[in-house]
Amino acid sequence: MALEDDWSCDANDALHITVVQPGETKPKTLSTFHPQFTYPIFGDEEQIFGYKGLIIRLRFAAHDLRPHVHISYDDRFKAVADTAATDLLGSLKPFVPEEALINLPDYENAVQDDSNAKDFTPPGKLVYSYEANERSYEIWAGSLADPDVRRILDRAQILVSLFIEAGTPLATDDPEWTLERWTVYFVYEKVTPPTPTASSYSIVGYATTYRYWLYQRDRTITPAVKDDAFPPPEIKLSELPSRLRIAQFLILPSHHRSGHGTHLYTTIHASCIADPTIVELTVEDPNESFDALRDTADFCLLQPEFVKRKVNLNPDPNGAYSRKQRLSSVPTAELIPTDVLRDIRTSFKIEATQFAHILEMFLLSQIPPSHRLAGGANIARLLIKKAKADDPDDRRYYWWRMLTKQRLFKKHKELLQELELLDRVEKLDDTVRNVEEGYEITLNAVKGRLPEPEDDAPAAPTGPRNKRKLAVEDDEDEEENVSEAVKRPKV
Ligand SMILES: CC(=O)SCCNC(=O)CCNC(=O)[C@H](O)C(C)(C)COP(=O)(O)OP(=O)(O)OC[C@H]1O[C@@H](n2cnc3c(N)ncnc32)[C@H](O)[C@@H]1OP(=O)(O)O
Repeated sequence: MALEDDWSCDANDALHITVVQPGETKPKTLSTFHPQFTYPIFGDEEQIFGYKGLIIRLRFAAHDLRPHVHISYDDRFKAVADTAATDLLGSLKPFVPEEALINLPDYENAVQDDSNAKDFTPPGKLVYSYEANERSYEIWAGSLADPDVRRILDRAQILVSLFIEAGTPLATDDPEWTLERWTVYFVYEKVTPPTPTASSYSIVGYATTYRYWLYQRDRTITPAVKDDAFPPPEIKLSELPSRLRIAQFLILPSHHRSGHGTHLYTTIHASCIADPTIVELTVEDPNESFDALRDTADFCLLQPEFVKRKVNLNPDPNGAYSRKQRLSSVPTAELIPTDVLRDIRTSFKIEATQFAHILEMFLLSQIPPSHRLAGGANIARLLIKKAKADDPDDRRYYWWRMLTKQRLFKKHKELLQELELLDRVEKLDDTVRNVEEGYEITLNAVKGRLPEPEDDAPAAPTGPRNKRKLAVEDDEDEEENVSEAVKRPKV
C-alpha cells in the first residue's frame, strides 16, 4: 500500500495537453490543459505506477495538429519481482499516431520550420465564419473520404478518449463508400501569424457526423415482385433519405463557454435543414453538457417559430372547464395544435423526443413564473382543483403537468407498470418535478439570448443555476430506465 502511495500518481494530472505554434526561435505554448479522462489508456483507476515528478506532454501544432509525446520524470521505480513501473509508451502507442514518437528537437524543428504552414487552410470547405469577443473564427467541413480531412482527424482522435466518456476513435481506413457517409467539421480561430512563415489558423474544436439510412415505407404501395433489370443501378448513399447523427463533438477546454459549441452545433443543424435528403438530426449518446448546449440552441431556434405560430396551451380543452366535466384521458389535440407542431418539427428536422422537450420548455415558459413550481405555485391546491382551478394560468400549469406526465408514462410504460399504483404515481410526480427543474435551468440560460419579452408576456425565471436532477432516464434509441441517478439530464 505504502509502496503504491509513494510511487503512484493521478494520470489526469500527469498528462498535459499543449497547443503550440512557432515562436521567435522555437515553438511556444498557446494553451495547456489536462484531460478529463485517462481510463482508456491507463485503466479504470486512472493511476500511473512507478514514477516521481512524471510529466507526459502531448503537444499539438495549432494548425495541422502535428502531434508529439514527450515523457519526463525525476525518478523511476526499479522493478522488483513482478512489480514494475507502468509501461508508458506501451500504454500510449495504441492511442497516438507513430509520427508523435519522434524526438523532441526534430518535432520542434518541424513545427518551427514548417514550409507549408503559411499556406495552410483547414481541410474541406469553409461553411461558416463568425466573430466572438473581437476574435474571428471559421468552421470548415469535409468528407472523411478526403485524405486531408483524415490526416487531421487521425491526429485529433486521441482527444476523443481524453474528453468524451466512452468515446472511441473512428476507423478512418474503412472502404471509401462508407467514409463518404461521414462529414467532419473543424472550428478554427483565424489568428495573426506569430512569424512570417507561420499559419493563420489555430484549432478550437471539431465534430464528426454520419448519415444513416432512414427506412420509410410507402404504405400506398402494395409490395409486389418486380421484373427489374439486374444488377440494379448503383445506389448512392448520399442521395438516400437519411438521418444525420453527430458522433463526436469536442471543443478544446481553453475555448469552453464562449459559444463555439453552439456555433458548431447550429452550423451542423443548418446543413441538415439545407439538405433535402436529411430528414432529421440526431446525436449519439450525448452527455449532460452537450444536452445543455443542444437544449439552449434548439430552444433559441424554435422559440420564435412557436411565438409566430401562436403555440400555447389551451387552458379550457373541449370546454371542459365550463362544463366541469371529469375527463378520462389527456385531451392532447385540444390542448396543443398538434398539426402545427408536426409541421414545425419536420421543417426544423428535430428528432421527436428532443422536440417534445423543447416544446414542453416553451409551454412552461408561457405560464407566468408565479403559477409554476419555481415561483411557488400551490401544488396541493392544484391537485385538488385540477382542471377546475379558477385561474387560467393554474389550469395551464395543471395541463402542462398532465401532458408531460402523459409523455413520460408512454415512454416508460413497461417500467412504470411494474410498480404499485401509488409508487407509480409518486415516481411520475418526482420525475415531472425533476424535468421541470431541468427546464427552468435551460430557460434561465437562454434568457439573455432571446428578444426581451413583451410587457404582458411571462418572463423567464431567474435563480441559481443548479445541476439537473432526474428520476427517469432518457435515451433516444436505447432501452430506458427509471432510476434516481442518471447520466442524461432530462426525460
Ligand atoms: C455527441 C458527443 O460527443 S457528447 C460529448 C460532448 N463533448 C464533450 O463532453 C467533450 C468536452 N466538452 C466540450 O467539448 C464542451 O464542453 C461542449 C461541447 C460540451 C460545450 O462546448 P462550449 O463551446 O463550451 O459550449 P457553449 O459555450 O456553446 O455553451 C452553450 C450553452 O450550453 C450550456 N453548457 C455548455 N457547457 C456546459 C456545461 N459543461 N455544463 C452546463 N451547461 C453547459 C450553457 O447553457 C451554455 O451557455 P452559457 O455558457 O451562456 O451558460
